Amino acid sequence: MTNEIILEAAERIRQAHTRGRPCEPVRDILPAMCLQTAYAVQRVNTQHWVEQGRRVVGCKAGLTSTSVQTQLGVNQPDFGVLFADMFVSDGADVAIHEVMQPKVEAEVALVLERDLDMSQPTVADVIRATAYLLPAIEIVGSRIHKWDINIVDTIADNASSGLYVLGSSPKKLTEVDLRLCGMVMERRGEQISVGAGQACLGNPLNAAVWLARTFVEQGTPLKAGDTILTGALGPMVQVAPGDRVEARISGLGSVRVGFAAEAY
Ligand SMILES: C[C@H](O)CC(=O)C(=O)O
Repeated sequence: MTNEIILEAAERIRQAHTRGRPCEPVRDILPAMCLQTAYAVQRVNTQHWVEQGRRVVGCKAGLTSTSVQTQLGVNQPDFGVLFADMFVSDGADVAIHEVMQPKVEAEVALVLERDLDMSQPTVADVIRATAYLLPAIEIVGSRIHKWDINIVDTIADNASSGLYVLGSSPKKLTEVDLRLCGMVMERRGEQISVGAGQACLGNPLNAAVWLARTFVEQGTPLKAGDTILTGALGPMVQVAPGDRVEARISGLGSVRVGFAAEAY
């Protein structure tokens, strides 16, 4: 029975994605507040997309800051996977319809040069494995109608992932204090989100350690070359056609993206 429900929830989300039309929440058919089942739904769809030829290139943490947790009425972090086709170049325009109900958030991205396959990776392991850092804008979206989500819905929906933009000027961990770095995000030149590294579980490195441990525990350790999005440093903000968004993170530089009405 549970397996059938998992498959049904996975199919509902997949169809919403494929048809470009949001669906009803899946929490109605899944066991209440059962994160394990929600991740099982996520895994079914990850496997489906991999079989369809999509390539997993890393992972994202979500809900790591209290500002986003408050916006969505949840109280714990979650994670999803990143596919190569979700990557957007710095400064590019994306068609607004590529992500359902899009919102932007500014984050720190880590790119690994070593596998994190030891048991219980520590912050020392994460630091040693990190090749460089980049500023990032994550364009989150929900395949659930009107973002009517709880933690089960967003986990099942691959942590409400959409696309992600990476800055193009890598920095070393030794050059930046990730706890103290400030973040400002602007839309059409107007400030829309402000935050700091500390807002992300005390330090984006803590989010990376949590992800590294979680992926080891589930038997799919993070690998050299993987990109890790560590989670928003400030509130997420809705975007509309014509918007241009720039996020600046002190020590890391800037990253930009535009939203066009038409498909590119
Ligand atoms: C709903 C999203 O998972 C939020 C997110 O990506 C973040 O908080 O970061």
